[in-house]
Amino acid sequence: MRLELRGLTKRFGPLVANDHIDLTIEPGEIHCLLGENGAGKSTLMNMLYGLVRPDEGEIVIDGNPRTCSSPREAIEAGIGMVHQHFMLVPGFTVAENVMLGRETTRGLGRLDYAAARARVRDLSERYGLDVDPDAKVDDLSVGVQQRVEILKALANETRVLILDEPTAVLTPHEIDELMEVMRALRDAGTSVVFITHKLQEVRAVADRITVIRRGRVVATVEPTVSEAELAELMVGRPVQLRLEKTPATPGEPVLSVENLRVVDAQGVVAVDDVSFEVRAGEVLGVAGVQGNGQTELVRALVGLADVAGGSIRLRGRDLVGTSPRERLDAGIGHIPEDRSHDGFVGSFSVAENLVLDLVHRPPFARRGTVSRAAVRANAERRVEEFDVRTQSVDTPVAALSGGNQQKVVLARELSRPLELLIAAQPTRGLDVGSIEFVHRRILAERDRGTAVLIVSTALEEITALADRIAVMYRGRIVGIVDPDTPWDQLGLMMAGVPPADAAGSSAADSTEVAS
Ligand SMILES: Nc1ncnc2c1ncn2[C@@H]1O[C@H](COP(=O)(O)OP(=O)(O)OP(=O)(O)O)[C@@H](O)[C@H]1O
Repeated sequence: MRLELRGLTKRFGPLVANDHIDLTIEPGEIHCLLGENGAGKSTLMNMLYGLVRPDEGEIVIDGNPRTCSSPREAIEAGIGMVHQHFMLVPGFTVAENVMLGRETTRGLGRLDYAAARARVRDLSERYGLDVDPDAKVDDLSVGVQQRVEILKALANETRVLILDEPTAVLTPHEIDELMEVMRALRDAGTSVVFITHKLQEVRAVADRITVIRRGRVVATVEPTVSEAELAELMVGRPVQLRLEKTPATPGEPVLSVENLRVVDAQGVVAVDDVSFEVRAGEVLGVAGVQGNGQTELVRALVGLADVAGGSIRLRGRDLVGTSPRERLDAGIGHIPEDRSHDGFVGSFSVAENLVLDLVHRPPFARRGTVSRAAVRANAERRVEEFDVRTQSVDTPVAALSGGNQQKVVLARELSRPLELLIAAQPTRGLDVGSIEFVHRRILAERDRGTAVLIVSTALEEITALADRIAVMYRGRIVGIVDPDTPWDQLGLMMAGVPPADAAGSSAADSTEVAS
């Protein structure tokens, strides 16, 4: 199927989110869409998928104009989309989810369970998806759940599959597997539109790359262009992709965690006897595959989860039993993993979200009265400083692009004096220019003497920022190592191998390679 977008334009009030976009997706190609936060990628894909109506322009499928006014129509036209948030029904099997996902009568419409199983097996084998039709989706890892979403689309006879930042939630190994699936789809004639912020992925898998900046196509290029060139095309200025980091000068311990135990809502021990310290002026990075207790660790540290045992001390003061508000008052900043749940209130304006819990204290309130002027002045300053792309400081945060929502949270948390900064996946969904900026800010915070705890599943982020790296596996800390530890050793530790053994076996591996 050949898909042409001609002059597609979308305005939100005075903002032109897509400005006469021309783009052709050829049959059987992997076409990467690249652009900084708020460039207009999601808006463009939402128009293609029938979620947003274009103001101007047309969509042409195999020579015939066809603009879809609902996802159902898009699916009927052969267009499928996998969103960042999965839409699977928990408690159901893969085959049941695929049956439920049928959205046209052309696909699995009237088929029974046995036929759905057979179809899942067939598609799964054909594209190397390796999914068991009878598995319950709750038992599957994030990477496999994503493949179920792809299966749902394929069962609807998708000819153009849109993947919106699919790798943001995957481990390095799962990313490699997803790339193989994309190649298998392409080789079978399906086109893939792949949205990502990770330039090395783009170069590894794309047949062609289209870069969008501020709502316009700036270039369509081959994957032979360098990462630096792609970054510059995206943001319109050179970007320093690898930060130079000066050594830390750690001071007194700020955070001391001893024998911490956290039991999750299902009664499973999520954090198991964890002890570590973070000193003033250093960054401790917590690495690990998603789901090994990092989320619960952070929630316990900031007071959002109960502690089943052990202690959490901030400069000697025990925090166990104190509220999130008391911890905020004690100088703990928190950049949460799930920003839309814990980080901002979507219906509140940018200005309100830039103060939230801080609004009742100086400089925003005096003697119990909130100064709207102070809230506004703060917002104008932060939006400028963090380059938040928003129509105004009064815009609800829900109307911002994903990356710009994240910048609002970062701007709030990094703009007050902190003893301890706890940042979980701080740059997830951010473009290269913004990552460079946020990493600089975090290191500046460290150099100001703040103790920093970074939790990230992205090893490049951990090694860029951390002065020491703690690796978590199944709720425990496997070891705490130097940031120059080779990645293969860190990878082994992330699979539960203690540092001494990991060092031994990776040394043995490299000797083998050398000989
Ligand atoms: N419903 C809406 N109302 C108002 N403005 C919107 C709406 N949806 C998107 N926008 C604006 O349109 C612009 C493009 O947003 P879009 O989500 O398409 O960007 P993106 O390239 O996908 O960004 P990101 O990489 O951060 O996800 C942004 O400035 C955003 O604030």
